[in-house]
Amino acid sequence: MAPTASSPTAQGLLVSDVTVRFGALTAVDRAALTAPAGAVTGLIGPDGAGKTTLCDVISGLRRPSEGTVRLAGADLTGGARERARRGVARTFERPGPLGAATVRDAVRAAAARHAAAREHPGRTARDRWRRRRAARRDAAGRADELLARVGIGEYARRSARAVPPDVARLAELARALAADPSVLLLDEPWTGLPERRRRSLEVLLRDLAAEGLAVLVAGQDLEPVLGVCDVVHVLDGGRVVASGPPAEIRADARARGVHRSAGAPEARLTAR
Ligand SMILES: Nc1ncnc2c1ncn2[C@@H]1O[C@H](COP(=O)(O)OP(=O)(O)OP(=O)(O)O)[C@@H](O)[C@H]1O
Repeated sequence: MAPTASSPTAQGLLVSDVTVRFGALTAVDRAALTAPAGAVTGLIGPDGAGKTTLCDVISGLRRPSEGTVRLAGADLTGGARERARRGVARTFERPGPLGAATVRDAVRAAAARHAAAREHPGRTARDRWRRRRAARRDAAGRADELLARVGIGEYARRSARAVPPDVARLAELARALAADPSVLLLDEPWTGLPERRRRSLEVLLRDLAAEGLAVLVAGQDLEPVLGVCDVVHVLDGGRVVASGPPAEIRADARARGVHRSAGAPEARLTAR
């Protein structure tokens, strides 16, 4: 059945026939998938399957050789900044430096940027100064709220350069959420997280979907992705070779083959 204008699929992300070539190598090969609003969608595949390249295309960091990306029925064009403005946020497989003195400052700066992009400028200089001051205060409160939400509130005052990698990863997620996105792309978000934080992240992703976000999670390991997603797409050699709910993907021979070729033990394909 075709999605109606207000259906979760129509409101979410639609990737159609995206191809990315690096010289002779086809890294992504006519990949097509949806990530509906209100759902957690998985993108799994072994090393080099094309997951990050596809995330780069969706977030505007890379132009595809062919294909389109649509959000809520409209073509997403332009670079990363334009797409961020349209509601696409992402985290990276290897988080970059937080680029601020403290963890709170890093998230606050992202929240302030978002508020400034949304705000209408004041008419007088005093008006503008007042608005900037209020925006700074709001952004600080928002930063604390988000740091608590991703589970690292106690690191707010710590130096952004001295936090452990798992905290830096979650701070990057808080920064992405500061933009109030409608689509959240997460590339290998579980890497380096201790068990307790992994479980909290799963709950958070489910909560974000329940609030209406389209969440797309890319990862090599089947289990965390299958455990949290409503629908999973399996990428191999740049192609989507299987799509379906976790139970189907566990049973799907192609997905099992991809998993085996990634060198992971088949025993991890256990019932949910
Ligand atoms: N800038 C680039 N130039 C040339 N080849 C690239 C470039 N980026 C990625 N590739 C190649 O494209 C293919 C897909 O890479 P990609 O990083 O998207 O895979 P992945 O599924 O994210 O893998 P991993 O899980 O290891 O990150 C790989 O063969 C990779 O070597």
